[in-house]
Amino acid sequence: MQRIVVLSGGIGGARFLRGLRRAAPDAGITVIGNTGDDIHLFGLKVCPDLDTVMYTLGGGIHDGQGWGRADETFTVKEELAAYGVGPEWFGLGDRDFATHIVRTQMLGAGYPLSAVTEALCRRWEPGVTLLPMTDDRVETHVVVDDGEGGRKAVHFQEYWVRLRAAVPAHAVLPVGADQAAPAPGVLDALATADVIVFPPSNPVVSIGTILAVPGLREGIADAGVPVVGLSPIIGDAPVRGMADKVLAAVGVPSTAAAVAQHYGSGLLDGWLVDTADADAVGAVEADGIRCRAVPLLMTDIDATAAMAREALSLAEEVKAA
Ligand SMILES: O=c1nc2n(C[C@H](O)[C@H](O)[C@H](O)CO)c3cc(O)ccc3cc-2c(=O)[nH]1
Repeated sequence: MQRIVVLSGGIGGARFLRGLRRAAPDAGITVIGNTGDDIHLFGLKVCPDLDTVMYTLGGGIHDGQGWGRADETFTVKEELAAYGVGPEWFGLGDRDFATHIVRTQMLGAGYPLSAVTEALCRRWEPGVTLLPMTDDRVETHVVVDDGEGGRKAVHFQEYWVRLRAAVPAHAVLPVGADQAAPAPGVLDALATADVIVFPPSNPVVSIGTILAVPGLREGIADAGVPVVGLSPIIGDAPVRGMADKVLAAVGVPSTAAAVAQHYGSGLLDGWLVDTADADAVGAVEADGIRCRAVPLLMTDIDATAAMAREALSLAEEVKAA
């Protein structure tokens, strides 16, 4: 059985995984999920990226939105607002609340996040092994102007959802990452992988945060297997989301080639760019990363499965080289 490990953020990673599962139905897929977006609200622990993967692969996602539950209602949120209890800018629905209640209850009982995630996945049967990158608390903060001539750090969700990434991000800080340990199963999955895939997730706040957990980069390098990625940037703009805003914060231009160079040939063996960026292939290959231009728009599951097949065949090429 082919063992595929995918480092995933939320929407982009989850949608890619749906295609990968279709493209490689017999493979064992392990997902290392970003937990830097996690936030504590109303006494509950919310894990947006883990939940987005779980709901997307488990058939419970709000498809149009890409996050949260289908057929959602917002009674609890409205009741909280009636008490003047916020934040109102973060849309937690009633069905979604149940997930956070179960999670928080289990964490309170002493289970680590990895065990809680496994328990939640027993309901959703995502068809992959979903592991948080770490059981430790890591919280991505973004440094923005404070409006009084200074700067302040805000939680990633405040930057992303409340501020809509519309203000300049001066720095992105994965707070706590330097003290975090990989969750159980993460290093084993990397060590026994046949291929490691970076889906078109955010290179800074999703994959970058996962790579900030000590031991992860080494685990990937030591695996000695092809590491292939798919560009989240098409034609100099993010496919969706606001990846360009946080790329600017780390000084990386918003181009498919620059993202590959940001990961670097020490980490990445192969890179897929969209056909619109075919002229980037030469620059990426000049940096020692095998590169192909293929359609990268995840318009539907067939198109996404085709992308996943291209990634796996690029990995084969890397291995044969
Ligand atoms: O744009 C939004 N994204 C929301 N997201 C998505 C999330 O903010 C980000 O897209 C990810 O963290 C980035 O991967 C949610 C995800 C959840 O799992 C639960 C609740 C939310 C709520 C919002 C929201 O109100 N607005």
